[in-house]
Amino acid sequence: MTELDRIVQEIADEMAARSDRGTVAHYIPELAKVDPAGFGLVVIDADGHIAAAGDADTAFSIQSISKVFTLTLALGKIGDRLWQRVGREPSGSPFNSIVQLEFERGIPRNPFINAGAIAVTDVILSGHQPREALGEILRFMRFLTDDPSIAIDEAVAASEQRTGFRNAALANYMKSFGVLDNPVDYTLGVYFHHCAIAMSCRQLALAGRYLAHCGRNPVTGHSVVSPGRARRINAVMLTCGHYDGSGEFAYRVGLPGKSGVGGGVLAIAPGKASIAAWSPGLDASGNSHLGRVALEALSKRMGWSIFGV
Ligand SMILES: NC(=O)CC[C@H](N)C(=O)O
Repeated sequence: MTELDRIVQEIADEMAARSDRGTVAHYIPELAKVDPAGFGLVVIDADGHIAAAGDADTAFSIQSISKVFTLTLALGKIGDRLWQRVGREPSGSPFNSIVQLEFERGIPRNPFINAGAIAVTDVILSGHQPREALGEILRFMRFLTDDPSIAIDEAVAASEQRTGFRNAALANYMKSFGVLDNPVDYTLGVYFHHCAIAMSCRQLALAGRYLAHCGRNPVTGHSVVSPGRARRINAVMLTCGHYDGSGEFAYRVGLPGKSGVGGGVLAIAPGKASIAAWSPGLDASGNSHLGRVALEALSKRMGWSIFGV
């Protein structure tokens, strides 16, 4: 057992004993059914060693964590032209906020708030049918993890498709400014489905390795993106990955991170590790409460904050 294995297990044991678990997302009916008692933590270091504890292999809805991977794909497709459609500044607003869109002429602040992620999805969709775009996203997740079993939870996708009125409002509003090229229903359909991809902490940590290692999978040596692109995606994760809780996450954890309302968090310790934590209970900003607490403990004990020890 390595020092890292011991620390990861210790943190999982500490989290299991806590009663402050936050509240599971209720606005997507299917997510409201998830048991708040789950907790998982997986860390994969530069040598490919996997330290896992708790419910490391339980699949959960990755939700907005998918936005890291759709951002990567959209940048691969149209490069820096993407930044004409979506900004890269923190919003200081909730993930589903609509107010900034009117002031900023339909251009979302960043690719991680819902409006921005819908605009990014629209880029991936262009030139394809919705099911082809989804196929491309799923293939990318399977390639990153070397795991062909990764799939979409259709019940979660359908649940959001039935109730996602606010996302429909955001998409229609952007469409009115000419920011979306495709029919709103198509773009939203692809968005809801990529948010509904189900993955475990182990699979997510595997998928995040390229961001921790200059754009490459350190085990196979396969290049996913250039080192500069990996660095810039990490920068956007640090400043925008937790919405209006991004400052707090940077202050406490000090790592680029992306949360999802399924309770997952992907965090990157550049050059050191890809990390996934999961606990379904959320805080007021819609970020996993114990996920953040666990990552704060991990980053502190390992001395991994990018801001110093
Ligand atoms: N923060 C999130 O994970 C939000 C994603 C969710 N699919 C939504 O659009 O509301």
